[in-house]
Amino acid sequence: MKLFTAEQIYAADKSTIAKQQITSDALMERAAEQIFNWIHSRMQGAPVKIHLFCGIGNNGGDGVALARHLKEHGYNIAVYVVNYSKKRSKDFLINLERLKDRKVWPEFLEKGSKYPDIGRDDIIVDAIFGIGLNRTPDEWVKQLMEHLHVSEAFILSIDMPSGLFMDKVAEDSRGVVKSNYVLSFQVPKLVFFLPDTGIYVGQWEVLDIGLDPEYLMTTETDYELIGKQEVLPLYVPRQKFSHKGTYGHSLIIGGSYGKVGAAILASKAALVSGSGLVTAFVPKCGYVPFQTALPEAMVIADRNEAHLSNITFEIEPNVIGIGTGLGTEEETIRAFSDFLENNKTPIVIDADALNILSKNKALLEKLPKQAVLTPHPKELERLIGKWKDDFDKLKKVKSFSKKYDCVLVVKGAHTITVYDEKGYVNANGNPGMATAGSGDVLTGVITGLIAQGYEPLIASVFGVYLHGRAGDIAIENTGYQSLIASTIIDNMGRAYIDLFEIPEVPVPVEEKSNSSRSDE
Ligand SMILES: NC(=O)C1=CN([C@@H]2O[C@H](COP(=O)(O)OP(=O)(O)OC[C@H]3O[C@@H](n4cnc5c(N)ncnc54)[C@H](O)[C@@H]3O)[C@@H](O)[C@H]2O)[C@@H](O)CC1
Ligand SMILES: Nc1ncnc2c1ncn2[C@@H]1O[C@H](COP(=O)(O)OP(=O)(O)O)[C@@H](O)[C@H]1O
Ligand SMILES: [K+]
Repeated sequence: MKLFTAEQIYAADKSTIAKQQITSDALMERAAEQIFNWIHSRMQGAPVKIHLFCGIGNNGGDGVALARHLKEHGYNIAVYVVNYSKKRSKDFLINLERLKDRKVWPEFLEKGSKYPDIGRDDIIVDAIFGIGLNRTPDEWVKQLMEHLHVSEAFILSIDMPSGLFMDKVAEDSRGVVKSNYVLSFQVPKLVFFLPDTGIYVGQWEVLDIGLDPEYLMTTETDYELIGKQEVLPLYVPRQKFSHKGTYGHSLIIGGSYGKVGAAILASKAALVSGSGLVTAFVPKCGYVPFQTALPEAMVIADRNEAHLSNITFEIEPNVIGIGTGLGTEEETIRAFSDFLENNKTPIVIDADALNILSKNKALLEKLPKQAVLTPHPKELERLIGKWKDDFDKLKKVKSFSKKYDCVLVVKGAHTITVYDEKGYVNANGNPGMATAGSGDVLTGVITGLIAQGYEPLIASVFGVYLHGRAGDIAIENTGYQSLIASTIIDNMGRAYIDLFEIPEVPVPVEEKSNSSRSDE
C-alpha cells in the first residue's frame, strides 16, 4: 500500500472531485458516512456519551458532518468547535449550518473557555486537525488536548491524531492527541509507523472514501507499506525437477566464544527460509555445538579457538551472511577487512560486522554492490551518526544507501528497508520479537532468500515480512513475553503457508444478526 504525502492526498481529493464530478462537500459527506457506519456498526445505538471536538478546517468539517449523522440516529452527543482560527473552511461552514438546522448548537471553545466534563466511560471523537496541520497548536489547544487525555475516555481520531504533522515530528508532545483508534481516509500515513510519531496511534484502520483509483495507482510514492498483498507477487514457487543446488548455498560467518548460538540461529533461519545448503564458518569452539544443534548445516572451523582469525574458505557460496556473534577482537577485525578486500559474493551484514564497518568507514567502499545491512537503532547510529528525529534519520539512511549502493534494513517495531531512494515499511511483527537473537534470525532469513535467487532488495523486504509474520503466528501460542528467537524459526513454515491462506471475509454485523441459520 502506498504511503502518500499530504500534497498527494490533496491532489487525489482534487482529481476525485474533477473526475467523479462531485463537490468537495459530497466527498466530505462520503467520509462522514463511512465514519458513522463504522461507529454505528459497533455501538448499535448505545447511549454512551460521545463528545465531538471539531476544528474549523475540513477535518473539523468531517467531525461536524459525523455529528449530524449521530444525532439523526439518536446518539447522545455533545459537539464542540475548537475555534483556533478565523479561517473556517467552506465545507466546515456548510456542515455547521446543517447541524444547526437539526437544532444542534455546538459549544465554541476558545482561549480561556472552561473545558467540558468528560467521563472516563465516554467516547471522544478527535476531529481537531487532520493532514492540514502546519504549525504547532496554540497553548490553549494543547491544554485542551491534555484535558482530553486526563479524562481517560476512549479517543477515536478522524484521519490522524490531531497535532501530528505529516512530514515532521511535533516539538511538544502536549500538542498531539494520543489516539486509541484512528480511522484514516483511504490510506494510512507514514507517521503511523515511525517510532517518534507512531506512539500517538493506538490502532488504525483505513476507510475507503473512493478517491480516484487512477491517481492512486499511477502516483509514485517515497514509501510503501508492506503487507501480504505486496509480498505475494514476490514469492517464487519451488520447481518439481529441482535439487538442493537449485536453491543456493548460504555461508554464515560469525560466532565467538559465548556467542556461537547467534550463528546457529542465523544458519537455521537460512535453512528454514529455503536455502538449499548452509555452511557455517565459526571459531573452533563452535564446531561441536554446531554439529550437535544443527545437523543439517556443514561447518568450517577457524584455526583459532575463541574467535575468527582468518576468513578464507574453498567453497563457493552464492551468498554470505556475516556478523552474528562475531565479536570485535583485533584479529577478527583484521580477518574481516582481509575478507572484504577479496569478496565478490553478495553479502548480508549484521551485528558486530556492522560495528566493525562503523569504526573503519573505508571498508564500506569494499562492499559488493547491493550489500544488505541490517542495523538495529544503536548499530545504525554508529553507522550514520546521530539524527534529530525520524525524518532526519530517513534522510540520512537514504543518502547512506545511495552513497554505498547498499540496502539498509532499519530494524524496529516497523522495520523500514531502504534502497534507491525508496522506503518499504513493514506492517507486521510484534513486541514479543524484542528478544535476544531475533535479529540473528532475520539475517539468516534474508541470506537464505538471496541464496534462492531473490534480489537483495526483494529478499530484504520479503524476509522482513516473513520474519514478522512468523513472530505474529508464534505469539498465538507463546504470548509476547515467552516468545524466543528459536520459536520465530519454528514458525517460518507457517509464515510461508499463510501467504496462500485466503483471509476469512468478515460478515457485516446486520447480516450476521439477521441470519439465524448461518451454517446452511
Ligand atoms: N475534500 C474533503 O472535503 C475531504 C476532507 N478530508 C478531511 O480534510 C482534512 C484536511 O483538511 P484541511 O486541509 O482543512 O486541514 P485541517 O482540518 O487538518 O486543518 C485546518 C486548517 O487549520 C490551519 N492550521 C494548521 N495548523 C494550525 C494551527 N496549529 N493552528 C491554527 N490553525 C492551523 C490550516 O490552514 C489548515 O488548513 C483531512 O485530514 C480530512 O479529515 C478528506 O480526507 C476527505 C475529503
Ligand atoms: N517492538 C517490536 N515490534 C516488532 N518487531 C520488533 C520489535 N522489537 C524488535 N523487533 C524485531 O526484532 C529484531 C531485533 O533485532 P536485533 O535488535 O538485532 O536483535 P538481536 O541482536 O538480539 O538478534 C528486528 O528484526 C526487529 O525488527
Ligand atoms: K483528527
